[in-house]
Amino acid sequence: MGTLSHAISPKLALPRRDSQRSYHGLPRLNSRPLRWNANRAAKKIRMSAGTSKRSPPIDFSNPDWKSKFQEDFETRFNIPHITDIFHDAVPIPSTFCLKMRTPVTEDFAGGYPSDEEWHGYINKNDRVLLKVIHYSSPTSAGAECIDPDCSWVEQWVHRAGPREKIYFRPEEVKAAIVTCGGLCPGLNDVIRQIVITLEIYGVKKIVGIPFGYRGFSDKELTEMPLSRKVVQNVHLSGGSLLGVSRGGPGISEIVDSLEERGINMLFVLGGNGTHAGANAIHNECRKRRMRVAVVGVPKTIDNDILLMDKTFGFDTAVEEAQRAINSAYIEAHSAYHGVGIVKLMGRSSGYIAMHASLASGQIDICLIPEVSFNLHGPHGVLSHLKYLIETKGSAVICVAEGAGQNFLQKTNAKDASGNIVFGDFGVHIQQEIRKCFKEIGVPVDVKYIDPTYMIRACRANASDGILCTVLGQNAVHGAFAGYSGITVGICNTHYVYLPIPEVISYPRLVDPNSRMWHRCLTSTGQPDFI
Ligand SMILES: Nc1ncnc2c1ncn2[C@@H]1O[C@H](COP(=O)(O)OP(=O)(O)OP(=O)(O)O)[C@@H](O)[C@H]1O
Ligand SMILES: O=P(O)(O)OC[C@H]1O[C@](O)(CO)[C@@H](O)[C@@H]1O
Ligand SMILES: [Mg+2]
Repeated sequence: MGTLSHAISPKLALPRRDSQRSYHGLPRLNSRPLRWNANRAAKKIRMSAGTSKRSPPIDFSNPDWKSKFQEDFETRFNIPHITDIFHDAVPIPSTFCLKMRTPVTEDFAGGYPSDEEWHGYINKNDRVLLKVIHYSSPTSAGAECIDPDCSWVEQWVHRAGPREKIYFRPEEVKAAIVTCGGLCPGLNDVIRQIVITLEIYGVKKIVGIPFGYRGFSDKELTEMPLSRKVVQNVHLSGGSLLGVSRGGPGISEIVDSLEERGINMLFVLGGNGTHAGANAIHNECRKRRMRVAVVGVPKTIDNDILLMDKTFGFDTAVEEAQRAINSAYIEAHSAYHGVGIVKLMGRSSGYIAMHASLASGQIDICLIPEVSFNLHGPHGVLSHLKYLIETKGSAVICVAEGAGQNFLQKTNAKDASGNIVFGDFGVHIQQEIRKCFKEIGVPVDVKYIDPTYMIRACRANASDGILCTVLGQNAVHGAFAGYSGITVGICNTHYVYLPIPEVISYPRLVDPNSRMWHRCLTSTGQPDFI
């Protein structure tokens, strides 16, 4: 039996990060002005709404290209439904209604409760607009264009929420929740909402799978029965009630386990890797003609899932990072020629570092994996640092975990899930600063703060708490509506269902041409380090 990492389909393989790449087909900040070319256009099509092998190249000379693009888009963003396999599946009226605000304690012997007055359902044809800016030129900051004229092409995705008809009878449901990957603030909030919502539908058999996908194969680990009573206060602390892990069994072993346990609703909380696993589980269940709904809830402080405004836990991580940045600032500011360095998580995406720098207003230099830089030389980071020490007397640097890896020796070390383990660039830059200032005979007092796990082991803040609540509830609504192989998200402040492959075809990265990165540069005042 292969490991999960071996089970990845080529389509879902996450590409190597390449900080030189422009993720919208536009030049990097420091490159020459853009000139349109067909290759860029083709790349842009892929990048504007998630890469997919299913997207054929577009022939812009065809007057119908727009409608063809939209047709293709609709196919790609179609959300798999139980009736795709079980054509004769018959829905029943939803048991989620206003009369069901408390957990069901009795069987449905007398029939399903209904509420004629309840009109809070989402029509299955409701859609949310994925892109809301009409860029008039490909040179506009952050532009995501499809054709050379940046034509307006509407891209609609499925609106999330409770449906009037459901495809699972609550008394026949055994639901399981599993949390995989690293920790993230809000995991417990999502678990709690899933359990509470399942109970409102009338589900009685709800279990937690301990320690990620490993819990499906490790015979020492037993399912954790879940109920409103068990989860009532779990959101008050960080971590995961169920535990997390990386690595684990192969997909067929997991699906065997689902069959043995009689699980027909699986809620999977995790990042890119976990979602690749969830999609493979969904496909295997279909292959075996199992009536199972597999629904993901994207979890990552790195905010590296495509197409979403943000993922839960990100806000909290950024907020928690403020404490580290402020400490670094105080230390640097109070020392003679003080330099504070803060390293923040973000394996391939610099979102935490960028947002934490923006929020704090105390960062002079922000280094992220998506934007390459020199350390040495007249335009390098060290030269600017020297200028800051001369003019301000102190400086604070924020580095993302994945930044500057090209300066470090490659170890080829991988974690249990196959993710590359990075070297510590924070330590490296600290040493380089000391060395450089010693050479030029300028005293410098460097303090390095690495709050790593502190920013993700904490409890969710209020805004993440709300996001978790909505996502958890929508995950349950999606499963009952008969969808599988989907994940939940927030797009332009509205809640949506997306097919898993579209959100994980590559990790979402900070666009160096985006307004947000430009705002960060404006705020720090840092130059281009090239
Ligand atoms: N391509 C894949 N196909 C199937 N399963 C995978 C794949 N990649 C990772 N997994 C499994 O998903 C689980 C979590 O993966 P991983 O450790 O990469 O975390 P993640 O979900 O990406 O979250 P994080 O943001 O914390 O990294 C692991 O059990 C791993 O074996
Ligand atoms: O030490 P662990 O648990 O593998 O987690 C570290 C990783 O988790 C992440 O925060 C993703 O969740 C990455 O930024 C980081 O590299
Ligand atoms: Mg991952």
